[in-house]
Amino acid sequence: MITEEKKKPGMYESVQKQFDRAADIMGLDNNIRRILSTTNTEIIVHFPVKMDDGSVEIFTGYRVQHNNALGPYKGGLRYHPEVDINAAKALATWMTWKTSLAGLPYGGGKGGVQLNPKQYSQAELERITRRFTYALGDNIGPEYDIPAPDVNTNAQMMAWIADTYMSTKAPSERSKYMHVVTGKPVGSGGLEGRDRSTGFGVVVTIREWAKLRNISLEGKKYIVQGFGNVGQWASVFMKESGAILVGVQDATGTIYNENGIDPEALITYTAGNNGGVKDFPHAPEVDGSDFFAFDCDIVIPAALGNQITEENAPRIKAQLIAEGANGPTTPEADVILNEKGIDLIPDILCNSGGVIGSYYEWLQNRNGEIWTLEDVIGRLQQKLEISFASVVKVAEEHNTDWRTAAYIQAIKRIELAYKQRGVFP
Ligand SMILES: NC(=O)C1=CN([C@@H]2O[C@H](COP(=O)(O)OP(=O)(O)OC[C@H]3O[C@@H](n4cnc5c(N)ncnc54)[C@H](O)[C@@H]3O)[C@@H](O)[C@H]2O)C=CC1
Ligand SMILES: O=C(O)CCC(=O)C(=O)O
Repeated sequence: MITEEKKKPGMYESVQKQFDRAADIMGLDNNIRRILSTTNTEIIVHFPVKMDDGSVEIFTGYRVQHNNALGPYKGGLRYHPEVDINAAKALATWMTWKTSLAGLPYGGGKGGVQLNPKQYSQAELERITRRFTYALGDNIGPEYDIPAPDVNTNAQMMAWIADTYMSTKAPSERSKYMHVVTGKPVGSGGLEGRDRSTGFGVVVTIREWAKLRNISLEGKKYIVQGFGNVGQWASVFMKESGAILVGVQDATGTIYNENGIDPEALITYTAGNNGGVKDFPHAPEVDGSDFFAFDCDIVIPAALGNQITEENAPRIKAQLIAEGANGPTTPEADVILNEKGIDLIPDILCNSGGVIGSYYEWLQNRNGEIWTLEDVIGRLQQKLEISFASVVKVAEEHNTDWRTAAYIQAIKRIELAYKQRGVFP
């Protein structure tokens, strides 16, 4: 099991350092720099929920809206004991860069509730989600701030959010509010393919990397940290590319098999009673304290932030780190990885397939359309290939790493919007 985010350097520090580096290199206008170094709104709500045993528990929920220069705030909701205002600020800020880099008409927001979902029944989670939505009130909205799934939240919860939010509106108006949240089940306005869009996007960027480096993914060994929505779907698409999954770490344990672990068999296993990779019969459990140093070609962190640090980065043997998670690598580790010549596809590019899928769901609801899986996958792939190429180009132009290039590209779009509108006195 990996150590908790809270005990590590803050993710907000990391995202600000990454931003500062890009702002310095691109010579960002100082006023725009000040605006983008600050969040627009930070919402903390405390709300009571009745538990199954009749007692009442008070929960704390967060929604941070970082910037909306390009459009409504967009980003997920996380249910985790480590969710706090700083985590929400960092994750919201990453969303601003991610949506801008992807060329979407969105800004960045993120939030969640501080809780361990494993401690609650499904009925309690439903009441928590509905009460949280009610507490947020019109701080969210289909043209204002649009949540989506993140760690420990899923399509079912998004359906409860949509239902609760819509129920606060006049009956004749309700259907206009379906796009208040994305990542819903397909039967409730959700998009075919949103479930796999983040993991698929991770693999599209890995394929683009392989093309760029003239490498075949056939037989390449990779490890995944986090085997939830992102880790599972990334593994499914890596298998399609011929790559071999050799190690997986999640909240329950770490497994390794140099001859390969079948992603589909592992998904079936984790969906069962176990809920995690521990005791998977086809791969022995191993000591995961130096997980990232396992023998492999590609590392896909797809769990929490601040996992690749200055302590473990020197021992990484892989050629590529593809950041499925948000903020898995600290700025100090970035320096080490660059020195070692390890390629890194940054989170705001690598996992942007999720929010791009959400954008398609939002458009589908807003325009009264039904998109097919083929539409979604095809458009997603095309968009990600364009983003990847733009990051490589900017990196060459500025002679910098891909993370900084991705930031420069993202910030440029927002800078232009501010300059064109003339917000300065
Ligand atoms: N779901 C989405 O569409 C997107 C998710 N992301 C990011 O991807 C990452 C994973 O998100 P999801 O797959 O959606 O979450 P999830 O809740 O489906 O899965 C999370 C995985 O991380 C593991 N994990 C959680 N705490 C852990 C711990 N203390 N030690 C070891 N493993 C732990 C869990 O066991 C689980 O396998 C997060 O960083 C999230 O912000 C990024 C873009 C979009
Ligand atoms: O789908 C979305 O709107 C956002 C997903 C998300 O939270 C993320 O990209 O980190």
